Amino acid sequence: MGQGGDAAARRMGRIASHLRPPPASQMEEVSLLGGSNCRAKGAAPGFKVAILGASGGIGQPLALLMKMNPLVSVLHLYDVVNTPGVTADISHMNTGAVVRGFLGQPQLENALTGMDLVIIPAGIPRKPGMTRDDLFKINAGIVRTLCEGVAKCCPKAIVNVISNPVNSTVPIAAEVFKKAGTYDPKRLLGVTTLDVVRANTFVAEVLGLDPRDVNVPVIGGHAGVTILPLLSQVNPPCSFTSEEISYLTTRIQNGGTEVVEAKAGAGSATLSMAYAAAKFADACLRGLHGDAGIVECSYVASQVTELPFFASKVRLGRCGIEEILSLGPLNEFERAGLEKAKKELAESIQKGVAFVNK
Ligand SMILES: NC(=O)c1ccc[n+]([C@@H]2O[C@H](COP(=O)([O-])OP(=O)(O)OC[C@H]3O[C@@H](n4cnc5c(N)ncnc54)[C@H](O)[C@@H]3O)[C@@H](O)[C@H]2O)c1
Ligand SMILES: O=C(O)C[C@H](O)C(=O)O
Repeated sequence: MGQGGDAAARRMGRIASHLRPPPASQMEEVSLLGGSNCRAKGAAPGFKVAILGASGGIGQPLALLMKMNPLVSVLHLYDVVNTPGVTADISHMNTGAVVRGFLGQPQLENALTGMDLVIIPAGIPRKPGMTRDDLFKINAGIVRTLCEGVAKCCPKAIVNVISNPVNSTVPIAAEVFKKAGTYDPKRLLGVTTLDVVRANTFVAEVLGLDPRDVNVPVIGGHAGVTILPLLSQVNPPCSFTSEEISYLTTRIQNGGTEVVEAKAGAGSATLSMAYAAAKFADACLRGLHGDAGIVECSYVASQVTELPFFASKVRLGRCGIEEILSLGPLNEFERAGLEKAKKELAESIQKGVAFVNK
C-alpha cells in the first residue's frame, strides 16, 4: 500500500474503533477509557488537564472553556455522575484538546495519571441561609479523597482547589500531600479569582470604566470578612468616598451570597465561576509554559502574615508559584479588615488541618 493507502487505512481504523460496539460488560470502561496508556491521536502539543467534578454546575462550563484553551492538549473529565454525556458533548467541539471521560472512583486513577494541572470543583454548593463552612462536613471528605488520588497518580501536577470552604479545603489538600510525602506548596493554589472578577466588575461600575481595564487586588481568603479587597491599590489609581468603600467592600464580600439568594436554592455561582476558574487555570498554564509576568491573586501557603495560608498576589511560573508578592501599603480601613479576616481564617485553617490529622 502506498503512502495515501496507509493514511486511508489509519483513518478507517479510527472510524472502525469508534463504531465497533464494545461488549456490554466493558461499555463504560471502553467509552470512557483514558489514562496513561491511551495516546492522544491528533492532539495539539500542550498540557494535560483534569477537571474533578466535571459534570457539575461549574464543571460543565469549565470543561467547555478548557476545551477551547489552545494550551490544553488533553482534557480529562472526572465525576461520580454523568461524565459519558458531558464528555460526548464536549468532545464534538472542533478545538485541539482530546477529551476523555472517567466515571466513578474506580476510574479516578486513570483520570489523574500524567496530568499537569488538576482543577477541583467537586462538592456540594450552598443554599440560601448557609455559610461556606456549612459545606465542610461533605466537601472536606471529597477533597481529601481526590487529593489522595492526586498524590498517588500525578504528584507533580499543579492543583487548583475550587471546592468550598476554600479557606479549609486548601489546608486539607496540603495535609493530604504532606502525609503522602508529595507536598510542594508551590503547586497548590486555592482559586479566589471570582472575588477579583467581581471586584473588578463592581469597581468599574462605580468608576464608569470598562471592567477589563480595572484590576483590584483581593487578599485574605474566600468567605465573608476574609475576602478583603484592597481598594487603595486599584489599578488604574483612583480614590473612593467612604460610602463607596463601604458599599464596594460589602458587595464584594457578599458576591457569592448575592448569587446564592438569586438562585433561590438552585445552587451558587457556576457561570461566572467557570469563567474565573478558566482564567486562573490559563494563568497557571501560561506560567508552566514559561510566559513571564503572570500575576494572580490566590489562596496559598504563605508567609506574608503569621497565618500558614493567605490569599494575595502570586507570580506564576514553570514550577507553579514563583513568588508571593508583598501586600503593599494598607490604609487604616484595610488594616482593620485584615485583623478580622485573620481571626476567621486561623479557625478555618485549623479546622482543615485537624480534619486530616484526627
Ligand atoms: N472557589 C470559588 O470561588 C467557588 C465559586 C463557586 C462555587 N464554589 C464551590 O464549588 C463547588 C461546586 O459547585 P457547583 O455549583 O459546581 O456544584 P454542583 O453540585 O453543581 O457540582 C458538583 C459536582 O461535583 C460532583 N462530585 C460530588 N462528589 C464527587 C466526588 N467524590 N468526586 C468527583 N466529583 C464529585 C457532583 O457529582 C457534581 O457533578 C461547591 O463546593 C461550591 O461551593 C467555589
Ligand atoms: O458563595 C458560594 O457559596 C460560592 C462561591 O464561593 C462564590 O463566591 O460564589
